[in-house]
Amino acid sequence: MNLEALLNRIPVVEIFGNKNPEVSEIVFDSRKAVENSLYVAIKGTVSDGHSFINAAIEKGAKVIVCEDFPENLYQEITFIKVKDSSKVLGQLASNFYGNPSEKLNLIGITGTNGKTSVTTLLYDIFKNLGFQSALISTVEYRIADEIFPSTHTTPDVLTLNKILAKAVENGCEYAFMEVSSHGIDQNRTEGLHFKIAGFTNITHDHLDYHKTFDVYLKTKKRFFDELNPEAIAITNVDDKNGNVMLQNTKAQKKTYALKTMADFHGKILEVDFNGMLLNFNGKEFWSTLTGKFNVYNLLLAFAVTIELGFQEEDVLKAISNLKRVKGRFETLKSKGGIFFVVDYAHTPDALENILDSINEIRTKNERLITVFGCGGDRDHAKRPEMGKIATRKSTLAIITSDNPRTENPAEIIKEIEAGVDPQNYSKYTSIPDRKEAIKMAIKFAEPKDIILVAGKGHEDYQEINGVKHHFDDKEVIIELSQLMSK
Ligand SMILES: CC(=O)N[C@H]1[C@@H](OP(=O)(O)OP(=O)(O)OC[C@H]2O[C@@H](n3ccc(=O)[nH]c3=O)[C@H](O)[C@@H]2O)O[C@H](CO)[C@@H](O)[C@@H]1O[C@H](C)C(=O)N[C@@H](C)C(=O)N[C@H](CCC(=O)O)C(=O)O
Ligand SMILES: Nc1ncnc2c1ncn2[C@@H]1O[C@H](COP(=O)(O)OP(=O)(O)OP(=O)(O)O)[C@@H](O)[C@H]1O
Ligand SMILES: N[C@H](CCC[C@H](N)C(=O)O)C(=O)O
Ligand SMILES: [Mg+2]
Repeated sequence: MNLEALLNRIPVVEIFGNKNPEVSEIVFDSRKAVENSLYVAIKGTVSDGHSFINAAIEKGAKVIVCEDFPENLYQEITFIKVKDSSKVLGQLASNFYGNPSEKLNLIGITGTNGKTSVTTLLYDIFKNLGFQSALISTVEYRIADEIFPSTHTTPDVLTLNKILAKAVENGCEYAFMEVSSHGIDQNRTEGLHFKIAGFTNITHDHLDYHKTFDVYLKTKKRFFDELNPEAIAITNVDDKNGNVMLQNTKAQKKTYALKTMADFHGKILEVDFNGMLLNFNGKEFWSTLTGKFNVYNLLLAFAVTIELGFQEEDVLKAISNLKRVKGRFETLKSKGGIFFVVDYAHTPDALENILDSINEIRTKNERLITVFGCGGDRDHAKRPEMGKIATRKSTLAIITSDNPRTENPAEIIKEIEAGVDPQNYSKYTSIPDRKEAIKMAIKFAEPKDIILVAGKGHEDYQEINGVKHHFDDKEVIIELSQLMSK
């Protein structure tokens, strides 16, 4: 593609050199530069891409987009000065891939919890309705029926445009993507044309990155602030910050709720481990998903689908055929009658929600044993909170490891234990080895007891010191309960 076409609608401060060379590829990592590529220098969280300009040129880059010109400008290279190179990358990516986000219906879901669930439910609903779509999520990326491994919840803007372009090429009319706060902060969604943006909820998470809750909140809100007037923004008004999200949006506003008046209203009529009888906008239906938080997820998915022009009856029929999302309130029952719940709850709010959901369902003589840990090299503040919640809301909590990464598992466990209320000291034990912890839970359990194994959900690894060892909660549960004949 030639540079002039690539720079369409992009605010340029100054250009030095040939104004219209051919560009073979766009890169923002000098190590990926190829002959005749365009390298965008971005100031990152660890290093400054401007210090890799020469490295990119050595690998063949012929165009450099940067915020400050380097000291040496070479005649054969085009240097383009812009105000914000990270934002410009998004616009360049859209132009390079032919603006794919404008050629399909792009739906972005943001919030602390529920993004993977809602986007996956939407993908499945549209499959049931007979449409091909794309899915960009923490668990995996899908283009129609093809599945690709996920590297980020919200990948970089070049990858995003590449996926969307392939989706358009393969006949997808819809794309459902998670929009993480890291993604918003790092402009990974810049230049994308969202048709609908949905908000799930906001609670304590990622403060290791954003530092304060206020900054985290404003980052999420920025996603809605930047929507076009033709877009639709759908928020959860049961969340105390649900309305804040839409305060400054130019998009059309819609709401959903269980507790208050809203455009999309949901009610739980019956709930057990097998599913729920629900009422959305006056219409009753059965869902095989369970747990109150999943009612919010289903309601947002319902609202998005209705706003995309489908009929309530058709959508509810598609919803009642949905399977559970991988690692989100998945249930297993052992031969001996122990009930297992595998869930990705890895934040205080998520843990509280899953425990509340189980406690609403279980009877007094069914005990609840919770096995959980907290990830290393991540937010420390959530550790004591999760210790407090797990011990308050379970019969017994077994504190263990969940991706210690470069930290000492015993130190992480100590930080979790620090949050336990003194009156609950007898309600927990700590076993750093996750398999041993699950074994202990099974040993302790009697028929009809419930064991919640939280934090890893779909993950199939335990990350220790940069090495990912295979570990799958569901596999371990099946293996141990058979071995122990329980
Ligand atoms: C903290 C963080 O989010 N970092 C992301 C960020 O990298 P960075 O800013 O640290 O990059 P950097 O190392 O400072 O380098 C700055 C620039 O120099 C370039 N560079 C660097 C070295 C070199 O030799 N040449 C070169 O050109 C880099 O490509 C970059 O453009 O930009 C990179 C490119 O987009 C991301 O891959 C990277 O994600 C890292 C790997 C990561 O772990 N991110 C996680 C925390 C994340 O994004 N998570 C969210 C939310 C998860 C959830 O809760 O669901 C997600 O969306 O996945
Ligand atoms: N709507 C919701 N409200 C509160 N908690 C939820 C909700 N949906 C899911 N959860 C809880 O949060 C966990 C993670 O859900 P999910 O993966 O859908 O969220 P996410 O926003 O994609 O998370 P991540 O940021 O890690 O990608 C679930 O396993 C469940 O325990
Ligand atoms: N996207 C989140 C997932 C956390 C999952 C949990 N199992 C952990 O490793 O802490 C993160 O990378 O912080
Ligand atoms: Mg996710």
